[in-house]
Amino acid sequence: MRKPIIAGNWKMHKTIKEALEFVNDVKGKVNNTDVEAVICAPFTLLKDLKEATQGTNIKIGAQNMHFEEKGAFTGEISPLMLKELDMDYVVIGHSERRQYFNETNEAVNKKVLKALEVKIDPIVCVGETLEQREANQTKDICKVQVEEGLKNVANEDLHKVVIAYEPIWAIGTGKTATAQQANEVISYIREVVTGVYGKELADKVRIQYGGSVKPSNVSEIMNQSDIDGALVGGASLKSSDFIELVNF
Ligand SMILES: O=C(CO)COP(=O)(O)O
Repeated sequence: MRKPIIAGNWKMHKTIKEALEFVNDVKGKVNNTDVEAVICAPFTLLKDLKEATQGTNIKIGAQNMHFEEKGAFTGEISPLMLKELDMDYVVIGHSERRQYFNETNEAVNKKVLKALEVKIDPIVCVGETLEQREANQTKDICKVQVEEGLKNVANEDLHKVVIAYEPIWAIGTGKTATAQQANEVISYIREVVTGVYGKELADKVRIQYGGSVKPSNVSEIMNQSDIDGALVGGASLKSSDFIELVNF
């Protein structure tokens, strides 16, 4: 049985003060132990968030990292720095990183392998643009992103990988893929993973949907047969919405 995972992706939002107020608001209210609740936050918040959420069900993740452990990479963050902060998760290959920071499938793959090596679970994002969907390329794009992103992940590590299917046209636009559209692509993604790893291992991988998820549509999405969670941007910033999302 795969444990559902609802993760907030705060993107470039919140000061330390705002983050601590958020934790204060949600503490004791995020108590659905059947669901894994995660907040993926900017680097500046991670230490405080980790401390403030001690003793709660909330896990903390980063939104990116470099694949090298150290070096002359001005402005980057090393996997070991995240490990030192005891990060549970790291988002890798978000479409905004692919789009604005030229992250390739190859770089995504290096980061995924490094995250697993330092024992931080990667949330690997895949998804098509509107043009690609309209050209009927959704499945091909997701297949390449999944196969290349997860290349050389060891059989015994596969269950630690979370895949987030985020159609780019549904991110921050208010346009959600219908629950059925999301389910169809997610079930295809599992077929792709099955093609590489076999059914038994592929059945352990959790696959989330992301793109305009909010309290009003989260249950429909989570009730789909193949969807194991949600990666939520905008709606995860508001404490009352985050509580509703996790207690869907
Ligand atoms: O990109 C997303 C999560 O990673 C989705 O963002 P929104 O929920 O704001 O559409």
